[in-house]
Amino acid sequence: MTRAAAPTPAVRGLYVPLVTPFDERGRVDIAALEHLAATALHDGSAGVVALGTTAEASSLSASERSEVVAACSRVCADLGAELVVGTGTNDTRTTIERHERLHEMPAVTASLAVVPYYVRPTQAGVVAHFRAVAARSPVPLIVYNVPYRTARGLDSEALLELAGTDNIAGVKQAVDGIDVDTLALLSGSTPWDPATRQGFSVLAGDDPFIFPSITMGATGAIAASSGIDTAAFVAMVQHGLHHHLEQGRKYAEELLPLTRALFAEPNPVVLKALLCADGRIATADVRGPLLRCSPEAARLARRARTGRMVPKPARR
Ligand SMILES: O=C(O)C1=N[C@H](C(=O)O)C[C@H](O)C1
Repeated sequence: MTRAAAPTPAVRGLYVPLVTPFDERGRVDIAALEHLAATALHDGSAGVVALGTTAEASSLSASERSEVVAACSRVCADLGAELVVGTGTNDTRTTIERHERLHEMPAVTASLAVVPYYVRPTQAGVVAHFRAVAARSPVPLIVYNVPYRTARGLDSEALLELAGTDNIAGVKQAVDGIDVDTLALLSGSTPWDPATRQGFSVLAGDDPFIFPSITMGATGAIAASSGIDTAAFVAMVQHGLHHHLEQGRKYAEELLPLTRALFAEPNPVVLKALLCADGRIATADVRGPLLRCSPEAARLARRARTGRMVPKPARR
């Protein structure tokens, strides 16, 4: 498969990474997944992410992964929305194979490809990895830079090199804050230009830093917390993109306790507990080595959520 000739799309707005719901027998609950995807899109997100870390992708079998992507493809095709699929793993050959298979799923608009973990390659090795994948992928890549999960990160120089690579649309920047590399990246990355249909999008990948990242030039976010109260996260992102600082800041401040509570235990265990309490998924079950959410973390998350003062935005 040679790379697509299609122009790189703008990656802009809020993308909701979906959990993978399990039923009482531990099987993937496809109906619940479709419902989660549809709700996230009706609530104003630009798209959804299947098979992210939030989806426990590393604990799904190959056939479960395909079922999940197929279900999300159906919903996104129906609603004309973007679908980003987590495809990354820690070896280049398998990552290329996974990307090539996306060809069978026309609703997929981009991949989310993590920096190879465990192997500890050099920065040059990581750049070469993404270039090799981008050259063979039928869809543009969003690089997932998350050093606290992968033990290897990309500095701004390496990311700007990737920004100039064909078929790389952006980066999900999750460096546990806004560091100087992120600021250098934001100031050096090419803004989206509708005339040339080119650009490189920096997406906030750390939930507490969505709004400050957008005010510094990020074009959106991929944030697990937005699986709860999606419309409020959409409002925050849209206010940021339209430079409505005061309104956006209100959402940012009021969503922060919820976001923090959702990450009190490894994602997505608290998120699943809230979704289950809302009746949106049948069980809060997660697969090992994750453990179900503790009652205390679930209680604190419910409390953080009800403390919100900003009115809920109307659903579109
Ligand atoms: O699945 C994702 O995409 C995300 N995963 C991160 C994580 O689990 O570390 C968090 C982020 O909000 C989105």
